[in-house]
Amino acid sequence: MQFKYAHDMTSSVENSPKFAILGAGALGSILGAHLVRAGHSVVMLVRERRAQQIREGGLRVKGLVDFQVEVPVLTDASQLRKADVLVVAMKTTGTAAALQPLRNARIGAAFSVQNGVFKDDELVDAFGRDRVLGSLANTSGELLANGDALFTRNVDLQVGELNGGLSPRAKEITSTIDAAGVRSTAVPDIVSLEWSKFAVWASYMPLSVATRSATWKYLLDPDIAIIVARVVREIGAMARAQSIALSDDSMLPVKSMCEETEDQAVRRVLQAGETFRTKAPEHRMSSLQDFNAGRPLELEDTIGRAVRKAAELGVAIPVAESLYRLVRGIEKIAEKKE
Ligand SMILES: NC(=O)C1=CN([C@@H]2O[C@H](COP(=O)(O)OP(=O)(O)OC[C@H]3O[C@@H](n4cnc5c(N)ncnc54)[C@H](OP(=O)(O)O)[C@@H]3O)[C@@H](O)[C@H]2O)C=CC1
Ligand SMILES: CC(C)(CO)C(=O)C(=O)O
Repeated sequence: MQFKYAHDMTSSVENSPKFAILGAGALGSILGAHLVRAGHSVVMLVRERRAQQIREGGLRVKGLVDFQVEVPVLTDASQLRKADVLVVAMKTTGTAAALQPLRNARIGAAFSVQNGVFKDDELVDAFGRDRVLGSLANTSGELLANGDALFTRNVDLQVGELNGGLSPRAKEITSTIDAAGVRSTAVPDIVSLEWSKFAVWASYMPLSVATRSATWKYLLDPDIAIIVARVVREIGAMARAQSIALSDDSMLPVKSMCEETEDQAVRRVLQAGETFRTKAPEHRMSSLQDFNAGRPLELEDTIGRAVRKAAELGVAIPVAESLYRLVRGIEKIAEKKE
């Protein structure tokens, strides 16, 4: 379906949307489409290939929902004059460079749904700490080759203040997103939740690539479950070294796993594996989707940075570091084959 008019923007109204979304991959498309459907002004900041797809077919979301909307795109981000909210939803690779042309735009508030804990620093560097919120997406999707965004899990997109506490702006942003159909909540402890999710990501991500399997399969394997438990506890130690509290309200009960014995922590991983097997048997980490599609992995900006940070903090993370090196090697070998 070809929409009636071209979407590249010149008018000042269209350059000043309520939501500007950087990256129209799985999560960016899911969010953008829902917000447009709910009547909000949205602009997708994209590169040319995706711009072409969106100009021709709009944003199409399938899976948990099935609808299509038209949305303006901007391929030159420096044309954005202002936006109430900037959502960063591109992969972590190249984010600092992608934020560069947005530095002069008037951004009310910015947050990133990217994985990892170092993404907030990049936003703070670009826009100043006051305008940055923390966030994490316990939301899953996959951008298919035909441009459709497959929406597979709608659990919670959390947003909160980096300094803690529940602010009116976090409540307003999340209630807008939630009312549009993507479950979202304002949380008072986003930094704790980001580190807790990162403790999980630092194990699930490399293991998804090493095993190339659906998430439940490696979580339910008793040997691999021990690796997951050890990584979670190592990243937990990093958080503790920075006086960051951990939370059980994550994809694994990270706080408890760091406090109890290793055997108990392993049992938690096996339980999570069982839940994935029954509730989401097809679930594959976004990292595995990337690897299978030959896209770069978000390894350096997430686990690579953690390895360097751990050295700075004097915290030993040998299992996480070994997985990081394994996946770095796997990625290099895969690149050489092509
Ligand atoms: N997918 C998921 O289920 C989840 C993902 N996340 C995290 O969310 C983030 C986004 O992931 P996901 O939605 O899967 O990503 P996708 O791989 O589906 O899409 C990323 C998009 O970003 C675009 N992009 C890359 N660089 C730029 C740039 N400079 N300017 C504009 N667009 C750019 C890519 O465009 P192009 O087509 O031009 O390459 C691509 O369309 C990641 O950090 C991921 O770890 C978190 C939770 C769940
Ligand atoms: C939350 C989860 C596990 C969703 O798939 C994710 O972060 C990812 O796949 O990268």
